[in-house]
Amino acid sequence: MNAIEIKNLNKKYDNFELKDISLNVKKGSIMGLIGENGAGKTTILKCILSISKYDGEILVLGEKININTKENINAVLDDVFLSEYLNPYEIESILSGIYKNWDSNYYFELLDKFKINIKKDIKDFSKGMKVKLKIATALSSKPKLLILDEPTAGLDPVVRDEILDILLEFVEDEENSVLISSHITNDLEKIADYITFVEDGRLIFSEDKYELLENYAILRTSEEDFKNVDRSFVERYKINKYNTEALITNVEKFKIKYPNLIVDKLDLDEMMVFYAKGNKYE
Ligand SMILES: Nc1ncnc2c1ncn2[C@@H]1O[C@H](COP(=O)(O)OP(=O)(O)OP(=O)(O)O)[C@@H](O)[C@H]1O
Repeated sequence: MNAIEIKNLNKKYDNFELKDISLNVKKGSIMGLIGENGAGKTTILKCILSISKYDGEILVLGEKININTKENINAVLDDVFLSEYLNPYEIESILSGIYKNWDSNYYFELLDKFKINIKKDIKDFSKGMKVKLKIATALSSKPKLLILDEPTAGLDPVVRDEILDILLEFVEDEENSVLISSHITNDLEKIADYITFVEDGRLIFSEDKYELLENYAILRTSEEDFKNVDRSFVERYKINKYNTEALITNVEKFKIKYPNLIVDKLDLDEMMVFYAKGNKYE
């Protein structure tokens, strides 16, 4: 079963368009959403949450988002808390009245784990503490689907690691799912099962992370050798002064066809740069 199913999602702003995005997030998995600034990640998340209007079909936990499904979804977006003048203790008394499945014990357990002072006003929190509090409140509502928009941005590696561990724990029972957008591809390489890459409102790929990292590689060779490479292997290429670099797909087949050309593994960051800066055969 899929936690999220998106079919032909289209959304138009004055200067930006999401174009025909289709993808699924499998139940029990973590999907990482990557793309350059302004690629449309937040817009996709807002459509899923029905905060933004859209054309197309989005099913969340098997149905169109409604008052009942909302109980099972929570999101950590880049917005402000209820009030900066409340402390976590006061927040708990408000949220416990709002969420049907609210788990107070779990909330205080998480705050303890995150070393958050429950009597301190949020206005005096550091950025990392605010994110941790938001994640703690989201998890304590006991959602089945958690959507996070760049939760680890601007946080130090130790705090980031704590948050990643909590997310892994959240999906451990294979009932819960996470969709997380991030620029820190390193974080996603650690925890995501699948990666979706968007560029300028278009879906480039939505694939199993391990297959993805196995299936793509960088070819560095001379312009002369590159000219003889079958274009169907080449996703993007860059002709530099001294060599040519190409992002190659179907790596295993490529290696068989061109045993004398050397390809290197690449990470998600390098892949994103290639898509953003490389040339494409039309
Ligand atoms: N309410 C809006 N009205 C008009 N344009 C908008 C609105 N919200 C977003 N946009 C535009 O849509 C485009 C995509 O924005 P979005 O926030 O989805 O990108 P993103 O991939 O999340 O970027 P970032 O990584 O910088 O957060 C941008 O060009 C942005 O200016």
